Amino acid sequence: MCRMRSAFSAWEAVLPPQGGGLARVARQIFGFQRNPSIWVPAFAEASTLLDRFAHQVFWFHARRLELSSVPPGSGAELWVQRRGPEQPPGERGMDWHFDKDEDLLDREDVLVMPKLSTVTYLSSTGAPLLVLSQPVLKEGELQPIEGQVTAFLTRPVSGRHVAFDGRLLHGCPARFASRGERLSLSVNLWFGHKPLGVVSSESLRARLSREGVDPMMELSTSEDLFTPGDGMVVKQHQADGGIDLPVDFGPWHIAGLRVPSELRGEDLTTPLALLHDAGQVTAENMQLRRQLEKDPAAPRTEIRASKRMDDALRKSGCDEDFHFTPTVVQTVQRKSFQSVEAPLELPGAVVEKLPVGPPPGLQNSEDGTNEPDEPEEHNGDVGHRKTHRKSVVTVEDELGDSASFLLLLDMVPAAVIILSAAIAGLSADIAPNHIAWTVLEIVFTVFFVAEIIVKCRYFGICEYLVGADWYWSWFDILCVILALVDMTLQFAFSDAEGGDDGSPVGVLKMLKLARLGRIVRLLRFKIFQELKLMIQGVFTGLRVLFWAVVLLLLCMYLLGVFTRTIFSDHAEFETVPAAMFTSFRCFTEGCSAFDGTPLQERLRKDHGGVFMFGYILLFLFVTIGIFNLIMAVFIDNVADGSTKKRQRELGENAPRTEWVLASSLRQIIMTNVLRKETQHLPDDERTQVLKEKIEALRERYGYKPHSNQEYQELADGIREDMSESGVVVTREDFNGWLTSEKELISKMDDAEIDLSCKYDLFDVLDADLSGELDFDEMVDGLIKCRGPVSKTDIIAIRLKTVLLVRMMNGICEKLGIQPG
Ligand SMILES: O=C(O)CCC(=O)C(=O)O
Ligand SMILES: [Fe+2]
Repeated sequence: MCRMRSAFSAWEAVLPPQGGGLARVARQIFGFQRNPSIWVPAFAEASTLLDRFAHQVFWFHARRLELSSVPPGSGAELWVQRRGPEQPPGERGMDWHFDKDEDLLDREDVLVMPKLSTVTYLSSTGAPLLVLSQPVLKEGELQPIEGQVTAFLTRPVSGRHVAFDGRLLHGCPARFASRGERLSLSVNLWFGHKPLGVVSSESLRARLSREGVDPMMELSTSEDLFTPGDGMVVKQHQADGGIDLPVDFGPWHIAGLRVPSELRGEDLTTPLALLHDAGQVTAENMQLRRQLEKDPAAPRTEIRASKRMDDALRKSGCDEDFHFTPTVVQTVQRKSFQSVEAPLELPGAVVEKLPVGPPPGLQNSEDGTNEPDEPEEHNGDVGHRKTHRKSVVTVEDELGDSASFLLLLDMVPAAVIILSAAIAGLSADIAPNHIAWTVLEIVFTVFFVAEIIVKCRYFGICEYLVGADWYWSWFDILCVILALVDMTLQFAFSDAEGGDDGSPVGVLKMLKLARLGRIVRLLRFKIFQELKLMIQGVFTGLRVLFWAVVLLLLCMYLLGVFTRTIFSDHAEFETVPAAMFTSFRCFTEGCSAFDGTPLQERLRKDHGGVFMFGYILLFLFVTIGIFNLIMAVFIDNVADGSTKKRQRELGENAPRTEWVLASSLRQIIMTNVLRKETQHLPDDERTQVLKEKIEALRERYGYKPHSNQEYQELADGIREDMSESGVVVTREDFNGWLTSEKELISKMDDAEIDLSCKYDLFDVLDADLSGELDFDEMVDGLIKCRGPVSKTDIIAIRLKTVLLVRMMNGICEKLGIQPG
């Protein structure tokens, strides 16, 4: 009889040294395409690394669950999850979800859940996994909670493998994520069911090679990839104190779950069973161990030889002896989650329905009545949310929170810096020694110290000190240290007298001025982006400025040596340095002798017309020649540098812009299609239905990519979808959008698409002169319209023209016409 040993079990060090190359393959696949689900049939020869791994996981658990037979059509579904430090902290986790056949639920409203979910970690950092033993999703409904609830918790540890009942709610809360890469392989066990939308590892491999990625998936050795030892005892933990962890899943909110506060630290290495009945889990694990010890053909040896296992199982007559029932195969209505009547109750925990109802006035599709209290639409969507593919809602919420916090972290310090600079100015003029200024300075310093602490906590100390913006962080710290030294000295030498000569008060004055240096910090904040660009421009010109100064110095040196030799009887040319400086003065601010009389005049009197002529020539050469040359080269360099930078940025942002434009256009096109589809409905209903559908569209496509590669993949996906649907846009529609679709216009503006002659844009984009734009034509054309005209644009036209002329000549020749 099939029996679930425990709702949750764990094994350590299941992988060969260096993970047998699995991590490399996992990264490669995840980087190429997010989460393809790979299907590995139970009764098939493993042909790739991933197949072997999934196969071995499958048969290990099949035995562990004491299945006497495995129905045909069973297998393992494998996918990769990766979260990286490049993602914002709010996105380094996973939403609460149930594993299921996502595509089947999406397409047919049929909910099928795996028998067993397993995760194998390929890294030791990132968010922990939390698995709640209840509520269980069964037969399409959340089962009311009975008895005790256990929350199993484990940090990712490389080589750790966990397995749990496939019907359990689980998630990886981003707020507890430790920093670094989180890489895991999920293998779900399906019996008598193959999920939709899965691909074979061979076809994935072929696709990867077609795209020019070298898929490192070959099976190079016969080495085992999955070698679980004894199951480990899941440690019991009574989380009475700890951190409160609210669990939000669709309209459900589970309160009262507490996780140990050590979770914030890095030392949580053993999976924990939180809250209650961990005793039972422990006992079951013990029993499992004992059985493994007694059984000479323990899974450790036999599972490794999975081929032999297959044969043995086949011989045991899987058809006659088949008394295994697939886990849950039920047809569910989209809204059936709502049928849990009583609020779920956790012992020591409160489960409450979130006050989310359908929008007021939303019609219940079954009986047509208004039931604003029932969270039906929301409920229905819960099962439809792609969980392990692209989680939308909760991630977005978290993202929203983290985005507004980041904005605050930008705005507030910027405002305080401006205020502190203003106070520095006021305090210099108005009652400079007033105590209020000192108090204000202390407040500012405390604020800046707090800012550093908050940033360290939010981004992590390492990220803050050595991450991408490390130089700004160190500058913040330097400013704070200077302020602290300033304050300490101020108190220590409050009654000292002194001047600007390096005495304590002189130092104090310097430190006071250093406060103004904080203003530089403003450049760090996004709102001062333009100012930063200007200053960056000046810095790009510094290199040429340096060489200009070298040129000037060289000229002055030559002149210095020359004048020192010729005019040696004048005090102003006594030494070479003195002669150099006098020469410099003569070409810049003024050319007076030490007694204040004009030096040129004196020299003219002494040396006559030769000097006068030479001076005029030299003056013109230095002022008009060298000085203007320096100016021109500097300006040219700055302008050139910023144009190049802009072009480079346009190139770097191309995948993002492509995605932004493609999603905007798709949204407009689909909204138009919906509008046409709902034309026949009465006005009231139409508005409501439209609103709902547009909202659903937004949610469906609400996923925001994070890397250029992802932008590109998603943009390609949109292009593919839209091209398949064969939508074309007429001139009238397109020009209409350029007037009414504010969002599209602003996105085009952001993409630096010139809209000064916007009604000519259609003709520009309509490359095949068909009078209609297909989706690819629009996106391709718009991408090319970004930014200023570049040399490549002009060369492209030139080459095309040469080709056209050549073709025309060829035609003329064939027709016997004389070209021209
Ligand atoms: O990586 C993990 O810890 C869990 C992954 C998971 O639950 C999923 O991808 O569905
Ligand atoms: Fe999952």
